[in-house]
Amino acid sequence: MEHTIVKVENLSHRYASQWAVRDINFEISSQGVVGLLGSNGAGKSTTMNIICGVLKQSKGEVFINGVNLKENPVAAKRNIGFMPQKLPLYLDFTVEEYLTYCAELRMVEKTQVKKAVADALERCGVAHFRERLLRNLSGGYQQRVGIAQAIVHNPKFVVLDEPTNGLDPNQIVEVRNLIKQIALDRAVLLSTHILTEVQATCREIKMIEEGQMVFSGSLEMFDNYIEPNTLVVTLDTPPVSDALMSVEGIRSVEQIAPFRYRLGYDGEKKTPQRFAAASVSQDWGLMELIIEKSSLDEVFARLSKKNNK
Ligand SMILES: Nc1ncnc2c1ncn2[C@@H]1O[C@H](COP(=O)(O)OP(=O)(O)OP(=O)(O)O)[C@@H](O)[C@H]1O
Repeated sequence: MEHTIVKVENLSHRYASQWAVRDINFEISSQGVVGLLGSNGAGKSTTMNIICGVLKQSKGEVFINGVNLKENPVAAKRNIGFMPQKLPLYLDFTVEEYLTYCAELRMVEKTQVKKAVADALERCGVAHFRERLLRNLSGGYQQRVGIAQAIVHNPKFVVLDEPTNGLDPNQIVEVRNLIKQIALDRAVLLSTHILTEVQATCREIKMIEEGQMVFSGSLEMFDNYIEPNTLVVTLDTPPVSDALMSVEGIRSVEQIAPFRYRLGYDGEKKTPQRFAAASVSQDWGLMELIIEKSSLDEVFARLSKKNNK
């Protein structure tokens, strides 16, 4: 059963005199990928560094699996895995030596290290490269090892900072699949600038702007954040525009192709249904009716205060 694995309460952080994060509250549940979005300088890294225990917050509390990170950092960190943007790889180590070193750093019990390393190698699809030097792996495989070091101690919560940065399209698909797979039995917080990545991997989104949380909800809610209130219809035997306007709730008509129209409407749920009924009763030959959605980029721009200035 799902439960809360990360709880952030009234989190604020100040560098010298400037507040980078102001009064952020959120929870993350125990499974699935949560996307952390925000423009440059929004406060994502600051937030991630605090919830990974790398940076101590000025105010507020972070609980990992119920353990207060500030008060019990060692116990809380047993359940945190972190893959920073710049991978902390020692290039002269073999994959297996490196993961063994990471397991020891993460205080995996001595008798369990071998098994923990074998599991991480297997899960991240790098077992066949266990004896290869890290410097001789491709970018995609180095990224897999980066993910393996984040899960080697089997934490309940993993933070990945821009994990597909610099990869080629095939490697991107593979790493995204791996992320989805490791999120089947743990929570993953994924920071990215790439909105298609969010669409491909995340079920929930948190967006930070100017240090404050401006959105927290499902991918679907994010998708529907701006209702463009337009329909696109294809009519085989269209009437004159005035007739289309006569349907209650239709506010504008724009012809975009010979049989295709974009109709502005009042946003009422019933209006598209009313339009479909009118098309049938008046024999306009309705072939297609699409309620248009905003793109993720438009939603991002709307939520980003900077872009609205
Ligand atoms: N060590 C620091 N000292 C002073 N100010 C900092 C420091 N680190 C970050 N800041 C400032 O805090 C704010 C938030 O920065 P942060 O790095 O958390 O944003 P970000 O969303 O991760 O941005 P990016 O996507 O560019 O990495 C910015 O205004 C940044 O300039």
